[in-house]
Amino acid sequence: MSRIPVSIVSGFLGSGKTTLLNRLLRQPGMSDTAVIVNEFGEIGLDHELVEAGDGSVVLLPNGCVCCAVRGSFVQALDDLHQRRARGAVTRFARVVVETSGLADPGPLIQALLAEPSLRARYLFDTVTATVDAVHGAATLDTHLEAVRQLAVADHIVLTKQDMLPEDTAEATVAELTRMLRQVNPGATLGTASAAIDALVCAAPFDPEQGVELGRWLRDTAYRGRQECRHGRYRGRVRSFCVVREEAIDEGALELFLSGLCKHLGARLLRLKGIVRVAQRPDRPVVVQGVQTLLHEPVRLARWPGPERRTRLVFITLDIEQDEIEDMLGLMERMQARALLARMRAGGLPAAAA
Ligand SMILES: Nc1nc2c(ncn2[C@@H]2O[C@H](COP(=O)(O)OP(=O)(O)OP(=O)(O)O)[C@@H](O)[C@H]2O)c(=O)[nH]1
Repeated sequence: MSRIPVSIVSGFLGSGKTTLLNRLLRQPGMSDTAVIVNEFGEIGLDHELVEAGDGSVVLLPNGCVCCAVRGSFVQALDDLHQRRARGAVTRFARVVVETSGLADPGPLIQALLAEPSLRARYLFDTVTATVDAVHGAATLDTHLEAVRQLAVADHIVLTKQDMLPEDTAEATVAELTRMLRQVNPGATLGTASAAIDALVCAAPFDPEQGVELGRWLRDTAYRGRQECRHGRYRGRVRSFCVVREEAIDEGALELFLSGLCKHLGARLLRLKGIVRVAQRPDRPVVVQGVQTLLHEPVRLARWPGPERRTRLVFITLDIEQDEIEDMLGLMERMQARALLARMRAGGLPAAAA
């Protein structure tokens, strides 16, 4: 059975998530959608605001997903799948999760990438983040949650543009766009209609199959170092792409990825990439991660396009590109030394080193 795509709609408090979700669910192609609403606080309202339409939308009552409790999210998706299998709910073909405005979507993404029960049944698809054109800049200036939401987004929707004063609207949108691009250069940025089209029409992102890898990675948008130049996160949030012509030793890659988790942790806002591995240069490895968790690297059957270089895109907090490059270089040297030592001790044929 093919895996069911799960998309996340995130965005700061009042930025228009529920409005977007309702519009999304009204599209003809979305009638087979299950919805999970992550409510903040004891008494949730959002699930009542999401329109159930013709009844084909499944709502999990009472805020059964809590951003702080990854376990309950896993449980909710597991239960939903079982109910689907029993025929207790409509046979949905996709899931959309609306996070609370104060939630960091990172733990939900981690669960989708790493929990074995979810990985078997669901496919982590896209994150859409709503940003309010009126308050977005001020929110990003002051709230790390908003920065984290933005960093993991594949699509950014600029809401409430109609509420901007006519004479300054264009300049405000241009300034906000610059700011958003400094944090996340790879995400598509547009109106609700564009994001809805992308969600309804596009095939799910499946880096494990190498499907549409360019659309998923968008590494060209990361060329040239970029950093946030506004507010509290000025000079602290950076995005960049590490490119390597030479293949990377598999052992060094493993050391590098575990080093990233261990040393960078929550400062690693987002990592995606494709790696040319020395041991199998014809079969690249896809890596991705959010904060402390990196998805187990997945080896593709072949390169998805003509470009055969390693490309790793990063969005980081308080980490410079040079630190990452140094760490990778160090792991490569360590691995080379270890291989050499084993070779000298007679443990490896010379060709392996
Ligand atoms: N004028 C205008 N109002 C909007 C737009 N998007 C959302 N709103 C309004 O903004 C308010 C908040 O929108 P919601 O969709 O509830 O926002 P939310 O992000 O789900 O809010 P929380 O769940 O409380 O974080 C509602 O009154 C919406 O009608 C927009 O593009 N233009």
